[in-house]
Amino acid sequence: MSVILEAKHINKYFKKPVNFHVLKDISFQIKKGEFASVMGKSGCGKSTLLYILSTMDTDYEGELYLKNQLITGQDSTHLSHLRNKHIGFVFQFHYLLSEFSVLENVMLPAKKLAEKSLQEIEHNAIQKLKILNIEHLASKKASQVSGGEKQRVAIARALINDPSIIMGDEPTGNLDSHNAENVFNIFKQLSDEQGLSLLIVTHDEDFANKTDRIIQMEDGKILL
Ligand SMILES: Nc1ncnc2c1ncn2[C@@H]1O[C@H](COP(=O)(O)OP(=O)(O)OP(=O)(O)O)[C@@H](O)[C@H]1O
Repeated sequence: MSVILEAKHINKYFKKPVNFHVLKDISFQIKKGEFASVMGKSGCGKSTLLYILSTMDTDYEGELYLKNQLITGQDSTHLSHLRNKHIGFVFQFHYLLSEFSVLENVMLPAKKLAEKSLQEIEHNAIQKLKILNIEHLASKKASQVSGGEKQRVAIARALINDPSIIMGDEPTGNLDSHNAENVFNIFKQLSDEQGLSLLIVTHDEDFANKTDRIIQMEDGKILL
C-alpha cells in the first residue's frame, strides 16, 4: 500500500528556557487508508510532533515526506498550499466561525485554496455535510448547533479539499462518550471506505484501542 506520510529521524529541540531535546529520532510511516492513534503521557511530545507533521513547525532536524515528496525545507507559501490541499485538521476545540453558517464554515478552506468555482465548492460542502449526516444544519449559524454537531462540522470542513490525511489533536477530548463514539465511527468509515489516512493524538484508550495502530510515545521517543 502506498505511503502517505513518512517521518525520518525527526529531532526537535526547544532552546528556551533551557536546551531541551523534546523529540528523539522519530521515524515512522502512515500508509494509505491507515487509521493510527498517538498515545503517551502528558508532556511526552505528542502535540509537538503533530505540529511538525502538519508542516506548521519547520524548526526541526530530520526529513518529512508527504506522498513521497520531501517537504522539509520548502518555503512557507508552498507549505501552506500543501497543507491546505493534502492535510485536514480536527482539534479538540472546533474553531468554527460562530457568526458564519455551517455551510460557509465548511466551504472556507476550499475558498482559500481557490482551485474550484464557488458553485462547485458549495456542492462539495453539501456532499461532506451529507457524509457527516448534518446536511439539515447547513444554513444554521455555527453558534446554534450542539457540541457534537460542531465537531462534525469541523470534520466536514477538514474533508472539503479531499485531503490524503486527517490529523487530529484530541478531537474527542470535549465530547461525551456517545459523541466520541460517533466521531470514531465517522473516521473509521472514511478510512475503510474512502482510503483516507488518519493520525489522531488521543488520551482516550477506548478510542485508541479501536484504531488500526497505536503509536506509543514516551519521553520524546516512539516505543516499538
Ligand atoms: N514552546 C515551548 N518551549 C519550551 N518547551 C516546550 C514548548 N512547548 C512545549 N514544551 C515542552 O515540551 C514537552 C512536550 O510538550 P507537548 O505539548 O508536545 O506534550 P504532549 O504530549 O502533547 O502533552 P499533552 O498530552 O499534555 O498535550 C513538554 O515538556 C512541554 O512542557
